[in-house]
Amino acid sequence: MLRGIHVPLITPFTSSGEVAADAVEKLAGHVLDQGAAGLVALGTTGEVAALDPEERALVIEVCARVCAERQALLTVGVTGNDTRSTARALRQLPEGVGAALVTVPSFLRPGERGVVAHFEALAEETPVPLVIYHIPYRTGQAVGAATLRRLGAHPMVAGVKYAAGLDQDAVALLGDLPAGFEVLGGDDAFISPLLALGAAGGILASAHLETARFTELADAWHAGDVTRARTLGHRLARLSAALFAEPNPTVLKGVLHAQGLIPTPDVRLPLVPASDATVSQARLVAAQPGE
Ligand SMILES: O=C(O)C1=N[C@H](C(=O)O)C[C@H](O)C1
Repeated sequence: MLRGIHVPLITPFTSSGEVAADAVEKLAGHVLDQGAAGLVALGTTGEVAALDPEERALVIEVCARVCAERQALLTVGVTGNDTRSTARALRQLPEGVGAALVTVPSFLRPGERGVVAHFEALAEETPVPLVIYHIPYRTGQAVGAATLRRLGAHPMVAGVKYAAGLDQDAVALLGDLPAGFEVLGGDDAFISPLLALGAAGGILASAHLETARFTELADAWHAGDVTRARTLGHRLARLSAALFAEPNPTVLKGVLHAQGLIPTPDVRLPLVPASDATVSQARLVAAQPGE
């Protein structure tokens, strides 16, 4: 279910500041047609915290339609700091959603026992499979391989989006995965080594650009074509570094706007647009990938 590259869609805005639904539709269709296995709506990259409930519903509706047309998986980001409200949000997910990306509670730092209790409770209530979003540099909560393995044994926990770089826990986890539990890389610059270790794919903001190449990277590692995979991996890591030179998704939006794919590069506060110099540099790297 989770294999391949999933694109966490940005939320484009019109010049009057509304969600540009037609641009969401165009971009969603574009990345799926380039080979993405699925979309993630309402991720960090989609500026979920800055969208009101009606806007979130609109984004899901558009993405669900585009995914249904192409039989692709739609995963929706569900964030929440307490278990009750997160469970409620999961129960309210609309038709067409195939999985939920649920962040480890942030800021609160409930400890690993709390993280286990949180996800075990959600797994009992969720109508769709869960993907744990482990991103300690944003949540402040460590989650080790043993804990992820324990959670992964639950039939409603399909995988983890692993955004903790390439550390000892990633190596330990990928060396001994529970059946039916997959790792998706979520730290763009580390996708190639994670795939080499056995990750099923990735959820990568960078894959808005060069979608087909990111897909080729995953396919190459899965097929054991090490020479091709290594070369592509280094080249795409340079692209990711350029796109993450300022807070995500500001640079990405600048590049997509310059390419005519979205009406404005606008982001909502407290994000501020990326500098012209950073966007120009990312455009340069995107245009001259090298080998
Ligand atoms: O929204 C996401 O999903 C992603 N968010 C990460 C972040 O902004 O930290 C980056 C990753 O590519 C996908």
